[in-house]
Amino acid sequence: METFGVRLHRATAERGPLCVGIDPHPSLLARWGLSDDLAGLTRFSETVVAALADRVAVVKPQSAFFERFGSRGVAVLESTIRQLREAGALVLLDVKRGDIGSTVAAYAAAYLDPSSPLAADAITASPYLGVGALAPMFDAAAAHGGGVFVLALTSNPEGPAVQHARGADGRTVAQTVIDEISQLNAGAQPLGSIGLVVGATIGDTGHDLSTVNGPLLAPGLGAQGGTAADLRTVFGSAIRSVLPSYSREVLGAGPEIADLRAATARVLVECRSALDVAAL
Ligand SMILES: O=c1ccn([C@@H]2O[C@H](COP(=O)(O)O)[C@@H](O)[C@H]2O)c(=O)[nH]1
Repeated sequence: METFGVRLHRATAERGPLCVGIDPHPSLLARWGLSDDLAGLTRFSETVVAALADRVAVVKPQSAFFERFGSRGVAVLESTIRQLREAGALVLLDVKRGDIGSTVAAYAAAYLDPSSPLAADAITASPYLGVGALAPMFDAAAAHGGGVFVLALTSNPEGPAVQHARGADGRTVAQTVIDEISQLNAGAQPLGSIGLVVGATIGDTGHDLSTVNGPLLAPGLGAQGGTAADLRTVFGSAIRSVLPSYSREVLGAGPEIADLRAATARVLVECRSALDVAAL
């Protein structure tokens, strides 16, 4: 079975290094002339799928915006994930789950076991009950060719108060996460299947990302103020592992399919330039 790292490497080589989020904010539904209800959610999601699923490497539905409509919203999420995967996009489900290990095993079954209706290619995970507590997710990812992106240095201004705090050995919480994930990916070719989330907004924090050997999801671009040019400052020598991620910057161009595609093409050009993919 191919690993997620292999599948991601091929997808970004073929379609470009880009992740686009599906975040059906109430304000975006209104801007698209859609109602803030299940019908609007369904139309919004189907439009993004039609516009982008056959051309973007990774699509990242934000689970919260589907969950707010209850079980019927989750059914739309299931359908959206299925449609995206059928069209060839890798689906990174942004759920940021984390708990004690026995409960993490249930999350892993829900999101990474192919027999689940919510099965995605990869998920986001929170390490604040300890990276080790996420082991059932890492095991499920290995068993099924899936991926896990663990929060390390998030894009929001509240993140550093927790993530820059130092433990008894002098390392920051974030560096501890980085180091533990680096061990999990050691030796993987062309890159491992356990990624990190590192915001494009954080500037140069002095953290060493060079050892991760896994994908580095970079949200915070566009609506949160991060620019493609900031990626070099944030990621330094790890720039080649970066997967830039945009939601509102692209979605705000809708609802016309041509406009969504044009916005996606524009940010992809900026990202290619920043990542210097042509030189690889
Ligand atoms: O550190 C993080 C981790 C996750 N996110 C998520 O990414 C998108 C960003 O949306 P934009 O519209 O591009 O700002 C959203 O789903 C967040 O929950 C993040 O922003 N930062």
